[in-house]
Amino acid sequence: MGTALIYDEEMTKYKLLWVDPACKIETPERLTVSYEALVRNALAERCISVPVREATNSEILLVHSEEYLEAVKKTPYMTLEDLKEFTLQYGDVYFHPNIYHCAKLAAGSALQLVDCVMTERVRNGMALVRPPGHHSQHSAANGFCVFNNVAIATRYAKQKYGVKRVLIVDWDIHHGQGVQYCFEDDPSVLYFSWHRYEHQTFWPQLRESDYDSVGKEKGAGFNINVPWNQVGMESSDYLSVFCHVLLPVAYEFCPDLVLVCAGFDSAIGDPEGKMCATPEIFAHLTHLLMNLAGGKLCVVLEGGYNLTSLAQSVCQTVQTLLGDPLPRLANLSGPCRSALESLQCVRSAHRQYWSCLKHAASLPPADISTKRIKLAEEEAKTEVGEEEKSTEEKVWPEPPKRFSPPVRCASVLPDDVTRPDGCKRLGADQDVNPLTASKLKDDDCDTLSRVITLVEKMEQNEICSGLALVCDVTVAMTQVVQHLTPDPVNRVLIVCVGNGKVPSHITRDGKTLVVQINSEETEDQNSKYYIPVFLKKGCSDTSGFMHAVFGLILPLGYEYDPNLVLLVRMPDSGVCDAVWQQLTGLLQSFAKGHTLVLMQENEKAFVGPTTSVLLGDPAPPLENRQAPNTEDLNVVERLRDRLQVNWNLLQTTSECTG
Ligand SMILES: NCCCNCCCCCC(O)(O)C(F)(F)F
Ligand SMILES: [Zn+2]
Repeated sequence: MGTALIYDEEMTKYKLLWVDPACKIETPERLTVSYEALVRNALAERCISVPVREATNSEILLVHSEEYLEAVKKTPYMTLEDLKEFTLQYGDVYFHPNIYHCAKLAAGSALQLVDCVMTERVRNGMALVRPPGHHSQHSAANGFCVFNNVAIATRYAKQKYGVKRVLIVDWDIHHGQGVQYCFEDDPSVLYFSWHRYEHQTFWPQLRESDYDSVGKEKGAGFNINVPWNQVGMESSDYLSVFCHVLLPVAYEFCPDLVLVCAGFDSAIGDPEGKMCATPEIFAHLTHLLMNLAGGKLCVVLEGGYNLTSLAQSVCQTVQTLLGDPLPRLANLSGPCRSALESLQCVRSAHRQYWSCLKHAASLPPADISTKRIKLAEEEAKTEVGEEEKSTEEKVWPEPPKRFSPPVRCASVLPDDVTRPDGCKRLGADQDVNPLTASKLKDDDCDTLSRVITLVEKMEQNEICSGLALVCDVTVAMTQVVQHLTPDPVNRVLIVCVGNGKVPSHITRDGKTLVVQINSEETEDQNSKYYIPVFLKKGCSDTSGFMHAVFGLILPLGYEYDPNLVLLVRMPDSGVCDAVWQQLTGLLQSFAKGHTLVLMQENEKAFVGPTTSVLLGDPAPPLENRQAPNTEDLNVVERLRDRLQVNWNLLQTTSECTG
């Protein structure tokens, strides 16, 4: 199934007709540069073009009041003076004779996207729209927004398709208060937003945008606000929040549909956000959401005002929706202190609602609140100065080209195992280069030499990922590590699922990081590069396993930044199919998707499910909703406490930073 792209140049046909410094950044060019970049990068042609349509009255009334709709309906016939007058009743927004038409198209585009995802005409998709939506409210336009596109799409999906649980991820740098007001008492809609806040001194300066707005009544716990109290946040800060807040909760929530309020003013160079995360980050944020809801993902444009980073970020997002390998994120530095404070506050505020957070640290020391008040006073004083300070032009490298290797997935299988379609069999000897064959001394040497050849072709980017059935995974793992070209930049992340002895020499050179999830306590080889994760109930405990994936494996993987990932399924691991597929999918975040899966010969039943994920299909949703086993949560938390000295992305509290 493909990726939908919804865009129509009609939505460029409105603009600001008078002087208003607050609104001048919201221009038609935002849409044209985004679409033209998709065309220029040959991404638009790979998408399924879905036409826009106008949202109907009844669809708009799913969220907005009749009075408001009737008022907006009059704007096409207003004079310039009337439009200015009409605008005055709302904040930071402008009207235009054609904006009502465009607002109906923007909302209708989101509905078209929901339709083609829910009817499985496409797997996922993106709608390039303006005006944006996440600030508009029941009876008010606000912050460039007229109708709340994503809120309408959410209500529409529930009404028309009986969707039970919707996750809304708002990565725009402004708080989508309109969405929060819409669903704050609704436990069927989980709204997650991060936003520049600076202790309530940044627009829209709402008290209810802080981390302690967790939702109301039955909706308590289903509203997650992550306030950024400083500018300059980077990719590390964003990934920390995804790994330690959003993903664990999202997987526990188990949504049937995921909608993204995709604002790109959270990218580097944006005059509003003043953050420092490069456009590649959106490739990863998108990918990390793609294994939820069976891949049903609808991305709807919100903000984004630096035309260069906006266009690059839109391309990064669409290219990931299309299934292309992700770019590596270079030298992640770990979250800054302010981000850790926000992270700790959010986790503690939601500890009582989500079993994955029940071990979260308590609220940070009291001085945080007094500091907040002092800071807010200072900020208020410098507010004027802030505006005058010249915004130094940010520069960043163009995101690298993400081309797909000619072979997406290759396999080394015993002759009697059928090769899954789409997966190329690595031929017998003709493919093997004689040099490696001779070096191998092992009864399984034919298979092993083909595995080595497979790895060599991955290193040469001829093959993206691979899967091999071998007679002994430990031997195969050791051979692969030994045969990697001794290139100093070669770093291998090895994820071992299940019990079994991992040869200790394998981790000595520091060029190999091993994380082993098992159910037996191994002697505590406390080397930085061998991390045993002991789960009492072993790999069969879905919640504990996924807790280790989000809390340990993903942060470690991002910080380690390997150029190859070995996913090893130890004999009798007991890991269930769906969890195995989720892990396979998530590990493609690293090494540009160069994942080699090693399994024992007798596990041929897992060849199909594993290959489908390596080929880019979404992993099926995890049905589990039971709380994780307490001891296992403790284990992961204790392990994280111990390791975070060496691995910054494991941090979740601000105490530990010096
Ligand atoms: N210095 C100019 C102050 C502008 N203050 C209003 C900001 C509105 C942000 C709108 C948005 O980006 O959140 C949306 F996604 F809705 F478009
Ligand atoms: Zn925004």
